Amino acid sequence: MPSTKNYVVLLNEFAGGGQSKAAWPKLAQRLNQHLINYQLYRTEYPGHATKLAYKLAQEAPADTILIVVGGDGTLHEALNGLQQIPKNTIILAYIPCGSGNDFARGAGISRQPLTALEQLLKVRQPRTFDVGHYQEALAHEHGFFMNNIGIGFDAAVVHATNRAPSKRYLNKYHLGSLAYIVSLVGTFFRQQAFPVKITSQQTTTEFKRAFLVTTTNHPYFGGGVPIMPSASMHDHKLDLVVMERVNTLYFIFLFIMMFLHLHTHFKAVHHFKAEELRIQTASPEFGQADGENMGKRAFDITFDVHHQRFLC
Ligand SMILES: Nc1ncnc2c1ncn2[C@@H]1O[C@H](COP(=O)(O)OP(=O)(O)OP(=O)(O)O)[C@@H](O)[C@H]1O
Repeated sequence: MPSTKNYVVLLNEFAGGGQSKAAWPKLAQRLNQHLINYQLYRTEYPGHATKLAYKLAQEAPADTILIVVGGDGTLHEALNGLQQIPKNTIILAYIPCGSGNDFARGAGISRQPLTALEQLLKVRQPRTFDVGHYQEALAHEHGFFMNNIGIGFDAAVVHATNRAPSKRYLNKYHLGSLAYIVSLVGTFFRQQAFPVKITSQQTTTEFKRAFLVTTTNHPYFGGGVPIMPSASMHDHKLDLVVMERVNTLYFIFLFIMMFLHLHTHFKAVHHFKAEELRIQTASPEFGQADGENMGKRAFDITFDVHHQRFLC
């Protein structure tokens, strides 16, 4: 029996250095085997997924399932389109084909596209997921994120990685996460300590030597690094991690501790969890939202939690 649900596929063929493009024929075949009719949209330029998702949120029938095939960046764009319509009736779904695939890790979605599709087709009911919302007062902008917003080191790594020719090369061999590691080493020595003010639950804390300031919706960033293992997309709260600038050996030690989920026990790592958070920096620092570069600038950014229905 053909499915009576309304499906739309949003495909970014450029995600994962072409992994999406390679995976799509098999995904399409599987959808056909399941007698699923769908409308297919291919993204034609950066930012196109936001426009397409916004149009769908305005015009598509209620409970339309929007399957995003791409990486975290494509999902980020689609989410930002949907969330422009508060209480949109679209159900978002995701087949990871990117290089980092952090949302898939956080949400327990297989990183094998065909397996992810099979998982998806077994889900009967959508679930409501937390999504982060930010408002940046200095540049007067706002947006949404599924994964995290980073200021400082992680964002500088994203900036360096997106510019690195090695990303495309490594993606070709499904080694996208390695591209982050290559950039990480160089960026570590370039990124200076910077002062930051964090306001959480009416209390402001100042750090003079911040290095990494990441607000996250789930445990992972940077292609599988467990920045906050206890973060959850269902607790209606965001987690904020501030790591202070430390020497190289101590940083390597903390990085290893991160993989053992023990880094928050150390003095240089600070954790905040709240429904609302504010970060203020004075010096220009790199920012990243779900792996998308926000540029280098000072930030006065306030976070709260919104929601999106997901088939996951
Ligand atoms: N037709 C297109 N041409 C060029 N770039 C595009 C096109 N469509 C989308 N994009 C851009 O491709 C970029 C990369 O996509 P995406 O982030 O999904 O994959 P990725 O970077 O490989 O994966 P991840 O974010 O999981 O590491 C996005 O910033 C998006 O704006």
